[in-house]
Amino acid sequence: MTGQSMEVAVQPILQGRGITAGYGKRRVLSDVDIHVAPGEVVGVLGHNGAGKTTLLKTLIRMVPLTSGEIEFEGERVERVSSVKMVRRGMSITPAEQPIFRDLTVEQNLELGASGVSDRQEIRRRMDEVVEVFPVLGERRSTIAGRFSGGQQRQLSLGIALMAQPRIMLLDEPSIGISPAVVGATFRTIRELAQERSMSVLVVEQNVKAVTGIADRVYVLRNGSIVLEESGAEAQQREVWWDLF
Ligand SMILES: Nc1ncnc2c1ncn2[C@@H]1O[C@H](COP(=O)(O)OP(=O)(O)OP(=O)(O)O)[C@@H](O)[C@H]1O
Repeated sequence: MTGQSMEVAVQPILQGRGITAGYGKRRVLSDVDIHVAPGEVVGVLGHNGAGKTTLLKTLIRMVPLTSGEIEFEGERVERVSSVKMVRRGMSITPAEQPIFRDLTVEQNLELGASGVSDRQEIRRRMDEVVEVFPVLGERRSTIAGRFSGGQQRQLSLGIALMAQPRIMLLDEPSIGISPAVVGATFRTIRELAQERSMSVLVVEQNVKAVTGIADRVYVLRNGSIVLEESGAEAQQREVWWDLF
């Protein structure tokens, strides 16, 4: 890593040390150190194929580790299943729309809280989500497949929020949505993190969108972290291509 590793001021909610991982014999991540503090928004930037999605999937235990350690809320989780990681408070929103296209908006949101049996609690969470994304309330009976790309993206974030995660892992939330909606979506992500002390780890190629909201960013190149800096420093950086 070329940049100085920034000091970990508070106990991170999520920390990976020396993460080396991949698919079978194909190594994708090499010795990755990464941490996210409670309430922090952290961006991971990098080109196609840099290993961003693999990093998120490794952190939520969908991709096996070859070596390294992962701690979630102070506990080692290398051997914990992804289902249990979700129950413990981690959510992942993949780049491909993780919605049920044949179900209504409301039914999709309910599935986000599938571990909750109390109907009143589900209703309360839905009211909160609808406050954040009004279109989901206005069109709650719409079949999700009829939503536009940007609306589907809002729905996928809404589904993730229904589980009330303590950390959201977001895979390229800007993909397929118009620049104006990208801005609004990223501002919403920032507000949610602040209001709920929720952490966010967002991987993106859209440098501007991420540096606009992130407390800290990493750059991932060929499966290795090559830079870590504050969001403020990243915003000042004019040239990125030489880092990628
Ligand atoms: N299931 C898989 N099996 C084998 N190799 C894979 C698999 N998924 C991804 N890879 C490889 O791992 C590397 C990193 O892929 P990954 O999807 O993590 O990159 P990325 O940075 O998220 O890219 P993008 O921005 O294009 O989504 C690529 O070379 C890819 O071909």
